Amino acid sequence: MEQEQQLPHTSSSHVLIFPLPAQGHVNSMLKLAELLAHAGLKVTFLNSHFIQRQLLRHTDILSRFAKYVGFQFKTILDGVPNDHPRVGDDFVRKLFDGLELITKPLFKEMLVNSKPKVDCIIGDGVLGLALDIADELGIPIIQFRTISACSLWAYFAIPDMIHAGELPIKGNEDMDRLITSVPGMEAFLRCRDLPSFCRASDTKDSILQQVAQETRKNSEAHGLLLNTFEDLEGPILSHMRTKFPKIYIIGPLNLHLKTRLFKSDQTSSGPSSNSFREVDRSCLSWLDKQPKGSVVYVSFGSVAVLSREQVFELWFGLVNSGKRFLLVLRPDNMPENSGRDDKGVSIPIELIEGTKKRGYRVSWAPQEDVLAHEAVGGFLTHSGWNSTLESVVEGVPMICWPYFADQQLNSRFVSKVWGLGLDMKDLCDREVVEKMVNELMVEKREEFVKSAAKMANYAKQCVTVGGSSYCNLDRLVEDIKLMNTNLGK
Ligand SMILES: O=c1ccn([C@@H]2O[C@H](COP(=O)(O)OP(=O)(O)O[C@H]3O[C@H](CO)[C@@H](O)[C@H](O)[C@H]3O)[C@@H](O)[C@H]2O)c(=O)[nH]1
Ligand SMILES: C[C@H]1CC[C@@H]2C(C(=O)O)=CO[C@@H](O)[C@@H]21
Repeated sequence: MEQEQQLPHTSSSHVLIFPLPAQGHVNSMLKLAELLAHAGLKVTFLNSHFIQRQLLRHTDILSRFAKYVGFQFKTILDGVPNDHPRVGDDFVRKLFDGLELITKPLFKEMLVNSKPKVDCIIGDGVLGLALDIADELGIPIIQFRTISACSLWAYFAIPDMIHAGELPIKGNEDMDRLITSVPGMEAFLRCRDLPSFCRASDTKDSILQQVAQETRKNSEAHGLLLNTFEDLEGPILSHMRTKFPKIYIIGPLNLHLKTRLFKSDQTSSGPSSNSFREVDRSCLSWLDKQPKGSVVYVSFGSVAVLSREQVFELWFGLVNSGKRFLLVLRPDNMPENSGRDDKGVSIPIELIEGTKKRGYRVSWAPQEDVLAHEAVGGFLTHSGWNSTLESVVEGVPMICWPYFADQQLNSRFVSKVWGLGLDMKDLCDREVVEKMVNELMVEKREEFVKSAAKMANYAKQCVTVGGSSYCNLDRLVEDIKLMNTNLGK
């Protein structure tokens, strides 16, 4: 049984954490919240009503955080209509509009009336509204970007790419053309690796403009927090430090949290899930029966929407590869599926039979436990940043099939820079999947496993006492303590 560390005295510094209301963002910001509460800060965590409802339904957040004195959840409207499925590209537009129109004034009112006063805001770096209101009220703000440093740096360079004429990407463009205006990536960044928003034919596209502007504004905050680590993204971070005055590199947060909370046993699965969906743990028993390193785990995160054709091509590729696989297909992964169960979908018989023979399918998996399971030998992922880091931490090589946003960058770095797997972007047919699964699991296995094990080891060192992320978190806590305006009240 692991021993929990003694909780330090609570400082009166009050920090309010406000994530973008989406799984990938709330997940890492809740981990940060627990680390700060564990360090003795008073934390208020602000969720949208929708997110809080899902977390209450599917996790133990209330009991988990009850042990931290001064910790509280608050909720706010996010302006997205109740009947919106909250997946896919359209969700992003609806969310940005709703937050600006509905949430922004409510957020200001909440801060003005807050007791105790908020000493510091940690806002999601893609949420410009938090920075605007913090500035208006004179509250220090640190921004947390939940994506990789490499993708953030490419977002930051969007105005430079436009200025240099490298954007927009034209209709008949060679997508393998090299992009030269992102410092540090000149030798390998192709058009197809840019954040998906850069594929807009008009550089005035509202999402492209919004992510570009919010990213530039990240450098105006008191500091920038990133869920990454020096050994993974050091060279890009050196470039970033020329533009961002104070960066706290504190990741990988999932491992950092385990290390700080469960000092004596870093392999324990540690803190519970932050899932908005019901987790199907039956796949762990199935994994228990599979040989070591034999299973490809397949998941596309919480937002990606695939066409039925894409799902079937991926699935056929897995079945045809002859390898064992664990496939996560959310009911809302395919738009045609919304609100229907399997009975309403006709799945080709070869897929049903092939899955019975060598596979297992769930709607939502306990992903961190799955990646830590010794039967898992590879991860076919959409390259969301949490998934990428979770795979890095467990030393599991990846096949990347990015869907949107930062994922296009992450997949390029996984394959070309870190040597941790293969990039399948823009290709989705069964032959490619079959070929890549075999490369990952057989032909290039040794090479990938070696690099992945090395990187996993670096990740461990960063979050142990004296490591770079460990020291940066301590520095962050001390800096927040100095922002205390409630002393003596
Ligand atoms: O069956 C599953 C599938 C996923 N997860 C978890 O869900 C999270 C998914 O996060 P991520 O991999 O980052 O993907 P998205 O949900 O797509 O996250 C959004 O947010 C990320 C952080 O900003 C971005 O990197 C992504 O591009 C963006 O789509 C991870 O922690 C997974 O462990 C599960 O627990 N079970
Ligand atoms: C809502 C999407 C637009 C950009 C966000 C993002 C980021 O740049 O921080 C990454 O992935 C998506 O969840 C966000």
